[in-house]
Amino acid sequence: MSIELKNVSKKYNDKFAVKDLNLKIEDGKITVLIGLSGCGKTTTLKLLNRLVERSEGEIFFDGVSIDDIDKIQLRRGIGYVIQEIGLFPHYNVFDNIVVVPKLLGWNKRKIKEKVKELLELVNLDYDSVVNKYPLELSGGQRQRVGVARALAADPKILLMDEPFGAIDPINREILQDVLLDIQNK
Ligand SMILES: Nc1ncnc2c1ncn2[C@@H]1O[C@H](COP(=O)(O)OP(=O)(O)OP(=O)(O)O)[C@@H](O)[C@H]1O
Repeated sequence: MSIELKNVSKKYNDKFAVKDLNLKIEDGKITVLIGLSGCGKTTTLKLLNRLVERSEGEIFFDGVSIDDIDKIQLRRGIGYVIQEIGLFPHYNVFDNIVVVPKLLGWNKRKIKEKVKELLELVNLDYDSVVNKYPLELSGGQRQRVGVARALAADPKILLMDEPFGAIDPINREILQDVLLDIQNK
């Protein structure tokens, strides 16, 4: 799915967090936003899943204006992975991953197959982790579960906000390779 931002701005209390951003992201591409702390990277991602509403400009998904897409449908079609937080602490791994598929009314067999497929994709052993709670996992394992959850409903778009920032360099590199693998698949 392609994404286009045209002259997009976001102001908080009259101060620009994002100013006049023009960006075209083609279908199937990995695009990376790089910039100094506070330059508006997180805000830009949140503008795309409408956790934040823009002040000016236009955003299109496959040429369709974001205003013409139902907010809930939009969010369900976009995976979102953030640093550290994000998993529900009182849900085990299985229940964390299946939140959206359950909302979408998938049947139990399809859901279980999906969880198996996703955990395999992020190199986690189903039987060892599926009943564990986030606190019982290592940081790297938690981030993998976060990626698996973001991919659970087969989203066309995956937004990642420094998802591996808090992970040691060795695991970070492994996870980056996992992601490229996922992208290829
Ligand atoms: N909810 C908010 N209310 C007011 N100002 C905000 C809010 N969220 C972000 N800002 C401001 O908007 C600007 C951009 O913030 P943003 O989080 O998008 O930056 P970033 O590039 O992701 O930074 P970092 O790399 O440090 O995560 C900053 O000046 C920040 O203080």
